[in-house]
Parts: sequence; C-alpha cells; structure tokens
Amino acid sequence: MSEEPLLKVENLKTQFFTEDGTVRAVDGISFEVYEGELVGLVGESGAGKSVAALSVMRLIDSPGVIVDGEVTFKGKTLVGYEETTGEPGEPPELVEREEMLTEEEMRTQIRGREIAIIFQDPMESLNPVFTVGSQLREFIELNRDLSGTEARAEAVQMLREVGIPEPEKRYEQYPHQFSGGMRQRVLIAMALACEPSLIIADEPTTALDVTVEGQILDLVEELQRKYDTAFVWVTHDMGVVAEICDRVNVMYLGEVIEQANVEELFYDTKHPYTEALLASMPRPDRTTGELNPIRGVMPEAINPPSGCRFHSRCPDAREVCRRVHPDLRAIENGDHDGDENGRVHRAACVKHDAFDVGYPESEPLENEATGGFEVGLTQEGSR
Ligand SMILES: Nc1ncnc2c1ncn2[C@@H]1O[C@H](COP(=O)(O)OP(=O)(O)OP(=O)(O)O)[C@@H](O)[C@H]1O
Ligand code: NI
Repeated sequence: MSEEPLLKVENLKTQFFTEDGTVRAVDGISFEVYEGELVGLVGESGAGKSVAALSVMRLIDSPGVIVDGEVTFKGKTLVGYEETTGEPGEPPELVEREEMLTEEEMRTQIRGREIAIIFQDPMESLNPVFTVGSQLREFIELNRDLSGTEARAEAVQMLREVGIPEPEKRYEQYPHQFSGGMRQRVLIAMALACEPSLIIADEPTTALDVTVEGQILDLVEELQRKYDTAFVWVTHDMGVVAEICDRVNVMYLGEVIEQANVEELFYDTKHPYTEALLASMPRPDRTTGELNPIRGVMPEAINPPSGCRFHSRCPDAREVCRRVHPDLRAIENGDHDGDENGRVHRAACVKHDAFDVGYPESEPLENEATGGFEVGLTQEGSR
C-alpha cells in the first residue's frame, strides 16, 4: 500500500496553439504506473492518448506546449509547474519548478535509458539506409558502457531474445527486408536494450494483422515477466487491453474518465463511455447481442462540451450532466481502500458521485445516443 509509483502523472495539460484556436489535447489527466505493471491508455481516435504519451517524455513540439501539471519518475521531476504569486493586480503565472530536469538531463538520463518509447510505425524509428544490426549496436554503444564487439554481441542476443530467427544473419539485413511484425520486434529489442524500467508503447501492434499482433502481445507479456519492465500501452482496442493490461485508464476528449484494474473495468464498469467502448467490441464472454458502435462523433478538443464532455453521446445523460463537470473520484459504495494493491477504482461520472449533485432528480437529456427521444418516455413519446 505504501509502495511509491514508478511514474506519477498529475493534472497534466498539453495544448496546441493553432490558427483555429487552442486544442486542449490533454486536459488535466492523472494516473500512476507502479513497477512492473502493464497500464493501458485506451480511447477513441483523438482522445489524447499519443499526446499524453509524448508529454511524459517531453517530446511535444510546437505548436504544442505542456502548460500545467506534474510528472515524476523515480523521484525525478520530468514535468513540474508551479504558480508564482504575480505582481499585485496581475494574475499568477505558471513557471517551471527548479527541480524540473533540463532538456539535456531528459536526453542523457531519461529517454532510452530509463523510459523507452515504441511507435506504431517502426520505419519512423529505423533508418532505411543502415542495417538493423548496426542501428541496434550503435544504440547500445551510445547508451551503455560497452565496446563495439560487446555491443554487437549484445545486439545479436537482443534480436534472439525478441524471437527473431537466425539473428546473426538478420543482424546484417536492412529494415525493408523485415516484415512489419519483425520490425516491431526489432523496436522492442531496441527499447529493451538499455533495460529501462518503463516502456511507453503507442499502438505498436495496430498496423499488424491479428495473428502477428497476438504474437507480439505474447512476447511483450513474456519479456515483461522476465525483466519486470513496466509498460504504458496506448491502444484504441479493448481486446488488447483485456489481453495484456493490469490496469487501465480510459480517456475521452483529453480527460481520464475511468481508472481501474482490468477485471473491474470489464466486470464492474462505472462510466457510460467505458460501457459504450466495451459494447462496441467483440467479447468472448458475451455470446448474445449485436455489436453496438458508439453513437455520434467525438466533439472537437478546441471547444469541449460543458459539464461532462461525454454528455452529447451518453445514453445515461441527464440535464445535470450538461452543467456539472465530474471529477475523477473513487466510486461511491466502492472499496475505498482499492484492490489488494491499494489501487482505487475511479470514475468521472455524476451517477456515481459521492457528492450529490442531483443526478437522480435531473431530467434525461435528448442527445445523439438517445436518438432524439428522451430516455424513459413511454410509447406516446416514440409515436
Ligand atoms: N501537432 C498538432 N497540432 C494540432 N493539434 C494536434 C497536434 N497533435 C495532436 N493534436 C490534437 O490533439 C488531440 C489529441 O490527439 P492524439 O494524437 O493524442 O489522439 P490519440 O488519442 O492518440 O488518437 P489516435 O488513436 O488517432 O492516435 C486531437 O484533437 C488532435 O487533433
Ligand atoms: Ni495516437
């Protein structure tokens, strides 16, 4: 219970300042990753998953800016802002805290060595003009105190470790000679090469066919057990979450709206958006019922809806949901001490809010999910 998380993200906000306005891509998210844990970040396209992943690594480029929040990793401040007490009459400003790592420190101490990142497209990370082996060897040389020959041997060993057949021969080949799945294995080898304590994987299996995806997920589970590496696994696929994650953060429009271990998320779902995501995926444990795609489209992150951001698509939405912004809170009637590891199930929905904001008395909303009919009306309403 007293165990400190490896990675702690608090109220992280990242915005893009575009001609059309300010995109609130990540809008105050908080989550933790404990040592050796596989934590999912799941949600539809545009939810802010990739921006969240990149923000943790401080890899956000202009016009994007991390505008607020804190990210701590092993006691180091990767991101840290505090309010100044501004001049009298001036609003307080946010400034970087002194202990926030410099860009140089992020590069030499954190990225690659302590936290590695894997992207969906391996060709973004592999240079087509060099052999796979030479790139892996160079990466190892750069980040570990190994000579050229030692680094080469280690590179071959890593290729073997991630299940690439004939690693000696494959070492001499170029990225284009590898299949998509094999390239993704190379990236996993590269990520593991420096024995990081955390790997952030941004949809690394999305472009692969289902069989190859399954093989990669098996490999990741095996390596995770062997090295006790923690993972943040970004995906839009609840099937992937079910297969590999220990805990899950569900994102909607820049916010984390539910946070739970994987069993509770699937079997004691609290947020209607999570329910909708689950209803839209095929499930081996549910034989009946059609797949229900989530109705409506996700609104723009430039002008997020008032109140609960999901109210325009939520089948359970009531009038109060348009007014009251729900915070991510431990669920009412839940076990407030959390699961056996002390990790709490949280949801951002006033249906479960401990502070009564009047959900039960509030009028149901007509919206995209209810198809224009008010929830709860009898035949006269649907004439
Ligand atoms: N460089 C950028 N400039 C402007 N807006 C951006 C930029 N990058 C991301 N965004 C916006 O930030 C929001 C979150 O994007 P993000 O890529 O994190 O979504 P995602 O959840 O990873 O989606 P996907 O599943 O499609 O990868 C979106 O509204 C997106 O349009
Ligand atoms: Ni993404």
